[in-house]
Amino acid sequence: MKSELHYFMRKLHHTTGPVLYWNVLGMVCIGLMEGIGIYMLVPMLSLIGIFDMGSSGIHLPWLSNFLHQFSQHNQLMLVLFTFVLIVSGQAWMQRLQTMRNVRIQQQFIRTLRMEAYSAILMAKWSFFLQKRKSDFNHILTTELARVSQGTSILLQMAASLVFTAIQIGLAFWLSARLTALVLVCGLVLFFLLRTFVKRAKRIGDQTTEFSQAYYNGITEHFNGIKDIKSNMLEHSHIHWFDRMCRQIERNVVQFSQLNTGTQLIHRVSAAFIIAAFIYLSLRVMSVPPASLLLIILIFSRLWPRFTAIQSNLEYISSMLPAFRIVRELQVQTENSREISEGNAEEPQSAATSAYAVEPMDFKESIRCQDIYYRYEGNDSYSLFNVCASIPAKSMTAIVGKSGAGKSTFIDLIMGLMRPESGSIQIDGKPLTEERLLSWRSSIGYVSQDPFLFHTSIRENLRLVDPDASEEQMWRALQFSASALFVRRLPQGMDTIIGDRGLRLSGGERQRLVLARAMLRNPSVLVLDEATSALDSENEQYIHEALERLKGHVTIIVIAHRLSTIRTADRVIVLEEGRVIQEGGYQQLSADPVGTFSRLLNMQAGAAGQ
Ligand SMILES: Nc1ncnc2c1ncn2[C@@H]1O[C@H](COP(=O)(O)OP(=O)(O)OP(=O)(O)O)[C@@H](O)[C@H]1O
Repeated sequence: MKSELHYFMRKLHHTTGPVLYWNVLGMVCIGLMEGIGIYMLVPMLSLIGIFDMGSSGIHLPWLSNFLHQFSQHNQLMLVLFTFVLIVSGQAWMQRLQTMRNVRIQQQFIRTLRMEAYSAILMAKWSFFLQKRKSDFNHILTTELARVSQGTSILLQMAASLVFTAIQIGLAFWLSARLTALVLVCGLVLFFLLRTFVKRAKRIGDQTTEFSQAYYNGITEHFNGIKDIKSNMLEHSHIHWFDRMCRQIERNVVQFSQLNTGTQLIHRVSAAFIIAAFIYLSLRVMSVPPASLLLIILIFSRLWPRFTAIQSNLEYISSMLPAFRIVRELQVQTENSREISEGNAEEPQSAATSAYAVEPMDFKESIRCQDIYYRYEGNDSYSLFNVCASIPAKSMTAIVGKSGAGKSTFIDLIMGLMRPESGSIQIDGKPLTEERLLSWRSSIGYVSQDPFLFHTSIRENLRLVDPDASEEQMWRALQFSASALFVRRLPQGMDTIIGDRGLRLSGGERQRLVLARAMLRNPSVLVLDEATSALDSENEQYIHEALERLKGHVTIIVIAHRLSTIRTADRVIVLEEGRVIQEGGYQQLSADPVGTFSRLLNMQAGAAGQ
């Protein structure tokens, strides 16, 4: 745990540089001025004869001589003016200090956010397969905010420690014996209350656990809202939500109880200690009233500092789990980086350089040799001794029953995952890490459930090419057979689509994503055909679009409906992770005992029913 705190403090130092030291220096100055301003008022008043502090007063002959040049009235004015000047200066510096703290904190949180977000995006695909997306939301929002708050409290505590050290020093100067006594009392109380700091950490663990469950829960519920509504599951979810909110509420109240509890103990102890001091001073040791005043002064300045340090320790302790979870994510993403080059401290720089990569010039073929692939945690192979070849500028269809390994095969070809053994060769050269991004930037991918952002069609298209002209965009829309329906939309290409915008049909979404993919001018187009039956008109549109591309672009289609691949140059049939047939459409369909003919017959039968 402490190592995480140490890590984030080092990171803070790395992020802010020398400003951090200026900050500490500022704290020292403020602490000094605060000490001088308040502590010196009574002794200064005694110096000009307003009080008689006896042996406890200030003994600075040069200051006395200087002040005594003036009349009694002017002496008072001078002392008070100096006091106002020092306190105002201190208040002004305090403000500068607070502003510097805010800047440091914000700069730090921005760095952490950028690093976490880009490290997540730069992680390889297999990393995402093992993670829940809502965990990322949770870490990037709640946990990072807690880390930022924790660091800010750490800085405050550093300030508090500096103030306290200065005040202890000043108090020692005024009276070493009394200060030592106050310090001993503070240390004893701190020792007695140390279990509260540990309890704060346990409450913090629960805070992380509950907020994670809350995020995961609500994300899942809203993703599955249609199932919830249609199966009338609202009440059970409302019940879950209520239970979750109560747990979160109890957790916050528990921490508050703990924190206010230790503060209460501190305050009550302060009352007891000061009462005991006064009693002992007056009745047992007969201390003069001026010294008594000094005791109260020292105590009233030092004790609240001890209370604040105890409170800060509890807060930091409760935030340690957030430090841990953010650090864990950093380590995981560092270990799962897709490309190992680049500066480890700045994943965003790697992201920028990756973006600038040139697409690969693909001319001949993609060859897969003896590929084995197994998902993490699975004992059985999803792809087993796969050998296949995909010629350039042709149309290849991947077919097979559900779970046969089609998507796994495509993900390996796109370089999203690496085979456990075997190799993928592009134009005769292995697909190595160095060629990976260049290869992927030459691919256009249209998924089964195409994703469009909640923004205008124009913005969605420009995502892949920010400089695309109107003409280029309309050409891509025309090509994907979307131009007609886009023209009919209320605001044409400016119509907002996606989550809260206009809902498009599955087929329209897929055609728009096809247009977006084509704007990149890909050498390879990968289309994961939607499993849900699109209307035959849409199927025809997509089919025509692909026909137009044939001979210019390498097309790989995961085909669920075999009627769409009649014109495919090559068909690869997968079954239980193995390639069991490979050849031209006509050739495979002519083989009466082959799996492909069986699949064809099954679909023809289903269509006829
Ligand atoms: N993320 C994963 N983790 C573990 N196993 C997986 C994962 N994804 C797929 N599998 C397994 O790998 C095998 C092949 O799955 P894959 O998704 O490639 O099949 P598919 O032919 O594309 O199926 P479908 O047509 O239904 O999409 C299946 O047995 C599946 O259970």
